[in-house]
This record gives sequence, structure tokens and C-alpha cells, in this order.
Amino acid sequence: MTETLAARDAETLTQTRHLATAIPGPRSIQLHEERVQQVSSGLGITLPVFVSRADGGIIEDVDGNRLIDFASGIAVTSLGASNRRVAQRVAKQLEAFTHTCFMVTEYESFTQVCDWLNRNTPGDFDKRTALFSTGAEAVENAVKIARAATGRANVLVFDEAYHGRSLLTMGMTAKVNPYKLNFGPMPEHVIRAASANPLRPAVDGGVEAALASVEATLVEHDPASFAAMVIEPIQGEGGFIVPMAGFIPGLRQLADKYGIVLVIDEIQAGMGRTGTLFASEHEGVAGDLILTAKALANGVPLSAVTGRTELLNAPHAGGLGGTYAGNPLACEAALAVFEQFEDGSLLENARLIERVAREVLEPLLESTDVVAQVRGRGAMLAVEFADRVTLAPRPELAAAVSKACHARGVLTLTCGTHGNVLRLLPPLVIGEALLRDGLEVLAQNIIELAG
Ligand SMILES: Cc1ncc(COP(=O)(O)O)c(CNCCCC(=O)O)c1O
Repeated sequence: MTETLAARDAETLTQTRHLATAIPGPRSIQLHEERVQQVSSGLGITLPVFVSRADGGIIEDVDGNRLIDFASGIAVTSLGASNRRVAQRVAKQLEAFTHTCFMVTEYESFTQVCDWLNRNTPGDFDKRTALFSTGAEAVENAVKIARAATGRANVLVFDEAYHGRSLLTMGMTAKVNPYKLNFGPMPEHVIRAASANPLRPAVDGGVEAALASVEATLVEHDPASFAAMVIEPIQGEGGFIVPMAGFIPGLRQLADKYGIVLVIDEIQAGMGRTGTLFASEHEGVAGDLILTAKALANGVPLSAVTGRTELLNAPHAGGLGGTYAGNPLACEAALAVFEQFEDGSLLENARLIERVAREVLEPLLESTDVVAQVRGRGAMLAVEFADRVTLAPRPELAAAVSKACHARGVLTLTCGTHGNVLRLLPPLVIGEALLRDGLEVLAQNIIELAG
């Protein structure tokens, strides 16, 4: 791990875990009580602490506690939450202008972000990019683009998928609770196929059977009716599921066979998180469209649809847009992110994070009978809690271990269709000592609670 990298970007914040109070501390408790009186209870909360500062691998709360950040704001602040280069470029832009709306007048940084994505995303073909603000907007617009390009309506999605909380993306997301419950009818023309979860295969027979099941779903609904198929290279909210080897290349073949736009949703797995710039590189596949957001601008809202020029240019002029789409502050943040990927050290850090995490966590597969799998790629890793024999999910263990980590100053998240997956999303700039400290706390809690 490049300690100097973490040190460079986090000089303002001591990179060690420190507990000044119980978690949450008294000031956070007081502020949370005020929040409850002002904020919709529909917004969930993982750990009710109020942040005062954050950078590198540390989040400092208003009570002076320093927590190890294994969340990165849900795979967003890969370069640390107050990365100096990002802050410098955004501050300079702030003094020039915050917003003019790219549908009204233009600014160069928008084009520069599109140029970088066009050059660096997988696929040796001519590309264009459209910028938006949130991941869900990118997914929604990818569907619009695919429909405009093909004249078709249907969208194929997969079990355990997550694509957002807007009406269309809610419908594309698999899990009902909490994402769709009580929110009325879901959109039409969204058809779900079985995914290829190696631990919990929907069909027997490996990847060939999984792909045959997908093709059967296409045939059942007429393959010529599908505009797009949308897949995450690692299913994030669904449980950090790395699909069976060969599954995504097989989807590429099916998309080509039936003239369907292959959309690869890299909103959580992309931007260096898995140890390559884009997660689909591990699969040797180029989507016709690739979606990015989250870490794209390291916390300033920005998302993108990048892909084949003939697709991006299919919508009529004015058919795509949004008031804040490609906001100049976000574009400057993204350009600062791109600069920091140039020397390859961030990708090397992601690969080292995986090595260290596997070194600490994989022994638990032998020492407990409820850690069913340690999985993932790069700095996108997960522990699935389930009975090793029956695979019965153990969500209560995932919740208890995560809660115990919080109490000891390590911020972890859970996920998964069954809520039984504890996921690790450390910033790519985290130092090795801090990473190891957080992993040891996690391992100790697993042994104490699940051993
Ligand atoms: C693959 C993938 N596609 C799309 C999205 C949606 O991105 P937005 O920026 O949250 O709209 C995500 C967002 N994932 C975190 C959701 C957190 C929550 O809302 O509970 C994703 O992971």
C-alpha cells in the first residue's frame, strides 16, 4: 500500500482510528434528535453520527471520534472525501461560475470529461458521451437512447440487480423491500431474467445453463422486442456478486445475436474500484453503452452514458438533458479524478486492498461455519453470512457484525437480496495500517459473534 499516497491526500486528518466517546457520541445523538424533527423518516440511516471532517480512510464525527471508512459514501469518495486536487479545481470553478446549464450555453470541461470517457472506456469503436447528475438518470437515459436507436421497447434486467430509485430504475431493481414497497405499479416493458450467482445459481448446469435461461427469457418475449439488456459487472446492492465466469461474455454474444444494446452499469463497480479502470475489463467485454457515476467525480454529483456514437446520436436534438446535467463543478471534480488515475497507483492500491483483505478474511471460511463466502474484486469485497451447508442466509449475523464494527469505530455497510452480506468499500487512498486495523476489528467481531 502506498502510505505516501494516503498521507499526501489526508495530511489534514490523522489517519488513525480514535474513540473519544461511545458511537454515536452525545453531540451526534442530540443532532440526530433534531434531524428526526425536520427530516422525512423515509430516508434511512446506517450509522447516526454527524460528520465534521473526512479524508483518506477516516471520517471524523462531531464528538471527535475518528472512524475507519469502509463505505466511501457507498463507493463514491475513492480518492478521500476532501481530496485536495478535487477541492482545488472545484474551488477555482466556484469563483468563475457554479452553473449555466449545458443546454443553454457550453463550457469546455463538459467536453473534456466526455473526451476522457470516450478514450478510456472499453471498446475500440467511435464513442460519444452524455453527462447527467445521478446514477439513476444515467440508467434512465441509457434506456431512452437504446429505445431511440432500436425502435424497440423491452428492457432485460436480472435477478439481484440494482439500478436506482426513480420509477423506471425502481422497476429495473430486483429487491422489493426497501426499494419498491408501497410505491405503486412498476413500469411496463421491464423483463427479468435469472442472474448467474455462483453461490446461489438459479438453474443447475453452470454458466451455459444460466445463459440458456437468459436466452429462453428473450425468446419467450420475442428477442426482437428488446431494446437493451442491462447488467452490473459486479452486482452491488444485490450482494457484491461476481457473476459466473463467462456469463457477461455470453450476454455480449446474445446481444449481438439479437441486435440488443448491451448496457453495462458500472456506477458502483467502475472508476478503478475493482483494480482496473472499468470492471468490465475483467470480463474482456465492451458494452455498447457503459454507465458511470458515484466515484466519477468523487462526491460531486455526476453521471455519464458513454458508448457507440450511432447510439448516442440516435435521440433527436433536445431529447436528452437535465438542468444540472454535467454541472461545471462536477466536471472539474471529474477532471481532477482522471488526473490522479494517470500514474496507476490507485489501481495498484485497489489490487493491494484485495490482497490484504483476503489475507485477513479468508481464514474465517475455515474457522466459522457461517461465513459462506469472501468475494469480490479489488476494493469491492464482501463477506456473505449463511449456513455453510444449507446456505440459509444469516442476515441477523451480518447486521450484528456490522453494528459491532460501528461501535468500535469501523464504518461498514451491509447489502444483498437477503441482507446477509457485509461489504467493504474503502477509499482507494486508504493506508495499509488503517486498512489492516479495520479488517482486524471486523475479523474479531466475526469470530466473537459468528465463530
Ligand atoms: C449499480 C448501480 N446503478 C445505479 C445506481 C443508482 O445511482 P444513484 O446515484 O443512487 O441514482 C446505483 C446506486 N447504488 C447505491 C444506492 C444507495 C441507495 O439509494 O440506497 C448502483 O449501485
